[in-house]
Amino acid sequence: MAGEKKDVRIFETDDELSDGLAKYTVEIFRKLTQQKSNFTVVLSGGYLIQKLRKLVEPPYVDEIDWSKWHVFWVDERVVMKDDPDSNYRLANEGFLSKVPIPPAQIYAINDNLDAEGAADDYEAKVKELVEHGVVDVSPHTKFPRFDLMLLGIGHDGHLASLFPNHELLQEKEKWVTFIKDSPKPPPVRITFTFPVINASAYIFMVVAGTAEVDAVKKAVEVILNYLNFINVVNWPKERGEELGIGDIWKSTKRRGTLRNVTYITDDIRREAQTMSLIDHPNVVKGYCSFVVEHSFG
Ligand SMILES: O=C1O[C@H](COP(=O)(O)O)[C@@H](O)[C@H](O)[C@H]1O
Repeated sequence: MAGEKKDVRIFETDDELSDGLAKYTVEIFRKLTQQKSNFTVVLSGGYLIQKLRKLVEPPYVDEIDWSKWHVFWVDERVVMKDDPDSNYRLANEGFLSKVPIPPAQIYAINDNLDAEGAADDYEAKVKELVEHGVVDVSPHTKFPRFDLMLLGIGHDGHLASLFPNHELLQEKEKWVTFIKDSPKPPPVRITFTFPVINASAYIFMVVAGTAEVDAVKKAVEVILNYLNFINVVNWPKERGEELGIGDIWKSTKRRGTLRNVTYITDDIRREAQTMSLIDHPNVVKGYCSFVVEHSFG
């Protein structure tokens, strides 16, 4: 799938974003389960879960065979599963409890372990699932290749629990690691590493919310590195200008391609440090970004 088109989809409203996310999830599910019986999905925490609300409603909920889903977390806070900070709890309340995924196919972290133990335990669990053929492996990198990652992004541009300038960004060997000094509370977490994220078959990066303006800029920088084509739906020029990407609007309107466009400012480029680590030969085979237009203000 390397070299496939990377898309940006921009939605005017939160409902349209949620609808689009549901639609594309169904599309990827259908496509991948034509050849295999398992569908491995990785969730982030945060606002992403709320954006999945349309997927658990008709018509989308009935278009998926949920018995094929195997669910993982891209990162988790080292807290008990019923803690308000738990990403498992968030996903369970907002998404998983509403669909018939077999409980044995929902892989939460072991909340009886400390950070290092929980990271090792989660990596061992994924390795076991690779051995049993539940999770695929990237033939190029030998890292696990999950079918679909559904990810949000933090205000500072962090993905999973991989924070800008943190040493964990350099991790090249481990599948799962831990952090005890997360700049965003709670401080103790486990997280998939970038090589694992990059090995995924598809990643939907959902970007939404007023406080995510900086993160949107960072995402745009990455998208510009990868996109062959940008699909702009009713993108108001003023909003592009607010974000400092007005020329993208003009150029995409005019030519429908980013190939010859020069627009991005150096400061946005510098801000993109975390996201640009996705720049890797094995990267992100499918890339969608969803932006709620009215939230930019
Ligand atoms: O701490 C986390 O933050 C990011 C972004 O979430 P949000 O709270 O800013 O909406 C999330 O993707 C990650 O899974 C989570 O642990």
